[in-house]
Amino acid sequence: MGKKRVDNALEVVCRIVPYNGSDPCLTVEDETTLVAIAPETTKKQGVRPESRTFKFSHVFDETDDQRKIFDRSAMDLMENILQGKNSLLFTYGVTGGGKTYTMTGNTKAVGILPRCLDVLFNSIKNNAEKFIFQTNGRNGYVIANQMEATLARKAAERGKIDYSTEISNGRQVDGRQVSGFSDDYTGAVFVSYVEVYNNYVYDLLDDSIGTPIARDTRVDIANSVYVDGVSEFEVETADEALELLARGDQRRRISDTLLNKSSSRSHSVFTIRLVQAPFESDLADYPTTDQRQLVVSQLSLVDLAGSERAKRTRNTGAKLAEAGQINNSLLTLRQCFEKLRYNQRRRGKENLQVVPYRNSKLTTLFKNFFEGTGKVRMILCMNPRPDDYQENLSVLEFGEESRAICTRVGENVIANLASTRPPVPKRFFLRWNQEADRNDNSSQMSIFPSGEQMPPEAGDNEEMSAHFSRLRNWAEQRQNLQASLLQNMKESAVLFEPKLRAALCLLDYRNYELEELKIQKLEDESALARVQAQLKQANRELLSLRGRLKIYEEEDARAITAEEQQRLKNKSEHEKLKETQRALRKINEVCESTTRSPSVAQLKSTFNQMATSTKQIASPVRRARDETEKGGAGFYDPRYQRRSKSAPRMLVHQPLNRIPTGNILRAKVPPNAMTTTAPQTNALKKSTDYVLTHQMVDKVGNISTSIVKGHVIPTAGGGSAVCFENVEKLTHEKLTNRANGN
Ligand SMILES: Nc1ncnc2c1ncn2[C@@H]1O[C@H](COP(=O)(O)OP(=O)(O)OP(=O)(O)O)[C@@H](O)[C@H]1O
Repeated sequence: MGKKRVDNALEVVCRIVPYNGSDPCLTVEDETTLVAIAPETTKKQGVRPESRTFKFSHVFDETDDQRKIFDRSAMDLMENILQGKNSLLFTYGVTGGGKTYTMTGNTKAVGILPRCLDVLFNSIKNNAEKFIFQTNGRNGYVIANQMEATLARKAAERGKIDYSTEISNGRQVDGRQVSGFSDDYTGAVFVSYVEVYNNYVYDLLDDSIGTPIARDTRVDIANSVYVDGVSEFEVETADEALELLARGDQRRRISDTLLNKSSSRSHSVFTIRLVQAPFESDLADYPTTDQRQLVVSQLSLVDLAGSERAKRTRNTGAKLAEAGQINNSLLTLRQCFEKLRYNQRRRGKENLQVVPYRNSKLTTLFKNFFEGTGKVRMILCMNPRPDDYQENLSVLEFGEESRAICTRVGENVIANLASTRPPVPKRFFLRWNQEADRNDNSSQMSIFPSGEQMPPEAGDNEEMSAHFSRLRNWAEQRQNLQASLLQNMKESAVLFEPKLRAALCLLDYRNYELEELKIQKLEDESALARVQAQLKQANRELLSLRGRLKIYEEEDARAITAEEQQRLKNKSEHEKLKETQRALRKINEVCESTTRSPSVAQLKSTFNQMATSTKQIASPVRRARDETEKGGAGFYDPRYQRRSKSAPRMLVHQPLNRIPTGNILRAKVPPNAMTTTAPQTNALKKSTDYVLTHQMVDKVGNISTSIVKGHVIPTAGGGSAVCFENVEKLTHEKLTNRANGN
């Protein structure tokens, strides 16, 4: 295990609780910016600026879910703990800002703490059996030998308590894992849970006594602060740890306040410790008993009580004192941060200030983190309620100032033993060894043939008997030699077997890796071939799309040109039509303005005048004005002139061949009036007034002209109706008729 130091800024992220009310005092501008907007009530006092911008490492908005919060705020801390580094993560904010929700959550939306446990257990590869690592009661751990561990396990089996709660039933489980756990290490997880209430530390997992008693804080041999006698439980699964959390929560001080139904009245600290040690040897599945090789890393998850003002909670008595203590400890935290920042600015100079960690138990517990034994992360939990504006501001200011703090982090770094050990994963080795043992037992065979024939006895013949006796001696000597050789070989085998096994295992592992690589290569090749085929197909489609696009573009260009030409043509035809209409109107006027029929000379002069005026007048508006000035049009009344298209319009409905009535009976028609011989629904919809000219000629030639006036009103069915208001009538009688009649 090595130790190195790095500079590390305290990271602050911010989360906002969903809010459905009006006038929210906080809005997320972007991923790093939050804007606090003074609510209407504050603005009236005119004491604060209307809005303030705060920058953080990340700002989550109301739609960001628990998983995203965990990924951004805690996932990297899980890698840290596996690599032997410490971390502290705490939630800070106003009461009801979602601190407990963010930290713990519920079964449907699990918070940071259960996710940390899930990911941790998913990532530990070699889980040590229980009681191999044991607490020493002084904030440290020891590695027990096999016998002690077995005895402790047996004792625990007998007094096993069932802590099962509903927490593990149906909860969302995070199935992800992170890298960082070394193959050569085995590890165990311990958890503890304490609360800081009224500036005392209580052990939430100590159920040996009825009412929790306050625990002291002490400093261990490595100058780390710890809670004396705190209960630490070794857990083998995330659910086991969560059951302990639920058990502790039952003891935690939570009460109903005006601002939150279940408001945390204490600061809670849930600590997860990972204790690791390397395996004793390549062949062992037990950790070394060399205590110096132990690596302990921890993640402390702190759910702070909410900062609140007594005026708003309307607390009294014990609750008021409780709130006072909460605020005091939070104030001390702020003071510590201020001093740390001051000292940081004066780094290397004299007159550094004392950081008042000891003024509260909360800061005493965190001292080590701020002085360099871990990464510190703060999640600001905000509530955009307008009433929380002042408290939110104070929390945000604190959060922003805290970002400037740099902690010098000392890390327990797990040594990378890969270079000195055969890189065979422990699991592979153990499996291989079991297999080898089985084969070894089944293939026990003797190297030398047994029951060798000894030479026979010689009988009477002396010479023969001497010869056989020599032969027997030789045979005996040979047997002795074989026995001693066998013994030597067995001894050598015992001596060399581990090395041989390690070498063979490594060889097999290399072969296994090679096979894996071959399979991987085949899969990669087929994936590559698939991707290449897809690429070819995509290229073909791209080419064909490009071709089609070109055709569409050309068609489009043609259509635009044709449209433009049509527009110009329409325009010129429209102009011509207008000219014709003007000419007709003039003729009409000329006809009506004279009692006698116009002479050809008169008509000629009128048309000449008309042609000259058409050339001079460019715009219709100007033409209308000039006509008015000259009094040419006669029926034009400037009081009703409207340039706006949305101005009221009159629909003038006249017969196709209207008999001139001269100046006697004529409707007052504004210039934007529409004239029609057969009114259409659309024309009626665009009009507010309606004038109908109706003419009849009787048998004797009397002409009666009626001008019927009315308002156009929209109908419920979406159409229009005319509401007639008055009728003006004119009758032209032939004098001869009257004379005859009379
Ligand atoms: N992001 C969120 N989405 C949905 N509900 C939320 C969210 N955050 C908080 N809540 C809900 O808001 C309420 C208050 O949240 P919570 O108890 O976590 O606040 P707190 O900051 O811990 O308050 P206190 O300081 O009083 O303990 C709870 O009912 C919680 O379920």
